[in-house]
Amino acid sequence: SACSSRFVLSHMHPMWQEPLAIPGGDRQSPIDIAVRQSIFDPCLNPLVAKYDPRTCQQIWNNGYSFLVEYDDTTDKSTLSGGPLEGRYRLCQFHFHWGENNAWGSEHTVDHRFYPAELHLVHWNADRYSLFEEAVMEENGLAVIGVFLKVGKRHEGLQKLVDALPAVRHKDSVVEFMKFDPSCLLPSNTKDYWTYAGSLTTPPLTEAVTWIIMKQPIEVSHDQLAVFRSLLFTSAEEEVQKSMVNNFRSQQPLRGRRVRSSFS
Ligand SMILES: COc1ccc(C[C@H]2SC(=O)NC2=O)c(OC)c1
Ligand SMILES: [Zn+2]
Repeated sequence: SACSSRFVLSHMHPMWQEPLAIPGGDRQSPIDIAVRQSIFDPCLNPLVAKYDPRTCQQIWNNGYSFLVEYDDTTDKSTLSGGPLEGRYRLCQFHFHWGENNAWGSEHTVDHRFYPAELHLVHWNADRYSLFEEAVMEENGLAVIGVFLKVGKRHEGLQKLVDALPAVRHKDSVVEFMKFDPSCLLPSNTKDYWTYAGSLTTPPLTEAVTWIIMKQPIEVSHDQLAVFRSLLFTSAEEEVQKSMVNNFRSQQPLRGRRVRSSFS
């Protein structure tokens, strides 16, 4: 789908050396969520995620993470409600993780890392006709962040984990069908934090309404270990690099308020 074909990233991962010029730069992501500084907003609505598993298309290792891509040419898989105006189409989801269980998430809660973080990426199809447009516009994107913690095995995730060896190297793609990403949402989707931020990789555009779920999902140690078996490098490269620590450093809040949907 278009949403990831433009996911053009520098071929190495020097993106961890932050690019110098950042667009605007006063609403960058990720951030630390200081729980006691967040503001309860009773006007925040419940999230409405309606995903059709038949829109699932493929898994792709883009040299930065692995993306599960969805057909976003119709309104079959959408997110609305919460802090959002209108309907946002699901285009892909991906993860960020560490080399061990001590860190790996992009956002932190009271400075505490989780071992990994899921991002479900949606774009505002009411206002834009292409993902590429939405990426450049304020309120163009909505990303749901779900923290992963180590615990019991996640049965829904296992189907995805089993497919990862087929996309071990950068630029590998494998067909992946009928995956319902709702199974990766926590049982409680009523409690979330939301704030105005950005993409966490280049082009770092300040187009994202972030919706971070309070309740993490549990995955097993072994399932996370398979994430770490992926490679940043393509099959041709002589030096193989493990795909780990693919998270951006924390960014200044610059006076932004984080709202909570719960008191
Ligand atoms: C050119 O368009 C892009 C480029 C990069 C990403 C991925 C970033 S943004 C996020 O939340 N996590 C990430 O790794 C993207 O996703 C919407 C869209
Ligand atoms: Zn992400």
